[in-house]
Amino acid sequence: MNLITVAILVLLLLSAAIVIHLVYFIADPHALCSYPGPFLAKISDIWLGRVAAQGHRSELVHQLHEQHGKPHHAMQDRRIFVRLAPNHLSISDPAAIQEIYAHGNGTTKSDFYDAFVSITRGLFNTRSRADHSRKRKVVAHVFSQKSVLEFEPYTRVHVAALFRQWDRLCGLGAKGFAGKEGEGWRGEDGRVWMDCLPWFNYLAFDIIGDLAFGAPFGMLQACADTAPTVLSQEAAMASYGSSEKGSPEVTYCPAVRIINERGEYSASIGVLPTHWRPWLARFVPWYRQGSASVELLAGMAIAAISKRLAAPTERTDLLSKLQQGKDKEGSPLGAKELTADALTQLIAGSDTTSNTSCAIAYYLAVNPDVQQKLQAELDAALSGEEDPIVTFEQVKRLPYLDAVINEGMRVHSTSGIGLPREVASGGLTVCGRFFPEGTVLSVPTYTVHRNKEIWGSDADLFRPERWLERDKNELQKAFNPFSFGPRGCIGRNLASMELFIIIASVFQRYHFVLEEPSQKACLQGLYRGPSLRMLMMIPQLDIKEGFLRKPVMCRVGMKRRGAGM
Ligand code: HEM
Repeated sequence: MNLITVAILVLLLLSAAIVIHLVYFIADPHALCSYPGPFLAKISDIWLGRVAAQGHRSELVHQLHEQHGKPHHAMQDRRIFVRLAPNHLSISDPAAIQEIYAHGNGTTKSDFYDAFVSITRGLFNTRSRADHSRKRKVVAHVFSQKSVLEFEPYTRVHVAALFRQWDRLCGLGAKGFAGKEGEGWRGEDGRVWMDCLPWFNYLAFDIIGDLAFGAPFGMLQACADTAPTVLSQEAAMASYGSSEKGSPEVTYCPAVRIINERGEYSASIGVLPTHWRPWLARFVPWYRQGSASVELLAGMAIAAISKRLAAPTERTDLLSKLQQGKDKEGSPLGAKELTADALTQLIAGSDTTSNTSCAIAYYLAVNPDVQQKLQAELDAALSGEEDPIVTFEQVKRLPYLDAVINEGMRVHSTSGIGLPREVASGGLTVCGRFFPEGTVLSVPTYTVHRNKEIWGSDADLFRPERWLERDKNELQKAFNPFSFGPRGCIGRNLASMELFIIIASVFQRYHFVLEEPSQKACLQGLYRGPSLRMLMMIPQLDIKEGFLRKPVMCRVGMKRRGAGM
């Protein structure tokens, strides 16, 4: 084939793609043409694919909802609708949470979730309703309040390991020492100055590694992002439970980085048409790297399960409870399903918790009055206690701690994007509008968490007091950190227990200030006009969003309370 033939072929393919998009736009099979949104989003999935890959999807979608709320728009309720793709509508009215995500409305997860499958479908990415209810039944008992209390010692043991490391740094910092190159900490002015994000990562990964994989990764001990994965997945899975075939060959990989890359990859490739995905994963370097991370991550689960099956134990953890779970027919999960679900729990329960803890620590560092008030509550509740690691029982009813955690989850919105659901046969009415089968609808949590009618005119600010002033039941209707309904977070009891123990223990022992009080978000031209000026006045945590909103870093000055350093 000569160059001219190739050029003609490329031109023909491009023209065909444009014609197909235009025909779809004009035919408008889901009757979405009257809804506002960027023109490119109305004709192609590429717009959302690009936005998702840039790492600020929730902020941009929020900005679009704000723009369409301007008074010059004729339709009063226009701002609650924004078209994100030819077949995807974002609806920011809190009432839509119930209408789209609750039991009984028939919606299913959209094909976005196919991009998250590795090994085999786990609870999170099982789209069929029947398969999902079966799995949810097998897994539900793992996360009951009773089970979660059995997991408390694992949380506390790793918080103690974190404190050993931080106390060590405080001791060295007091003498003016600094970390080696790459460690990123130094002692100065009575504080240790460091990025606290990696530490919250090490903590959350060690806790969930211990619970879901049967042993911690040892990140806190090594002060490093490292976890075992297998070199060959097929060989490792073939040797499951067989002592004759020996242990699979293991290597080490940076688990936190890999989970981040996998989240960015899946959340951006997942909004593109399914038939494009294998090609992108093969030929475009950024997607290829993401796809390699998916494989390494699967290898981590296989390495852990293979070890557990080779040497069964009596310990009570997520993995042993998963192994005991049975469906209606009394069947347990098969080995492949067990591996996929242990991996689901590692992914779902690691950076969710670490990013949320880090964001709360940031907001406490940037709001010294709030930190002081929280510490006064903790000191009063825990006076006379010897153990620096609190128990859940000691802190679970502290109102200001509860308000701080809720407010941190609201403002940060770790899960901020609208989680896409597909309308089932028969269609669905949401906010008074009918949507036919196959339409994809989502409610953007980040935007709902900033609704001024619900949260007040200062909704952009971190102010825990609002939880004590306003009717908590009303606020809960627009509070969606764990999503809602049959696909809502199954691990929320565990997540809450971890957050209460981590935030209470850390802030009773240490005091945080922000290293650079003017640390601002890297807004990257997303905001224009007055809202930009307003947002620039508020310190912002720099975020990169994949499936989750992840802090990029959080540099703080930390010291032991009441003890110098
Ligand atoms: C602060 C921490 C956490 C947050 C903010 C959070 C948030 C969420 C959200 C928003 C969903 C719905 C996702 C979707 O529909 O696409 C979800 C689902 C899920 N979460 Fe969490 N989560 C947290 C911690 C945990 C923990 C600790 C675990 C368990 C170890 C866990 C396990 C799961 C699982 C298995 C699902 C899928 C449930 C299903 O589809 O039936 N999460 N989580």
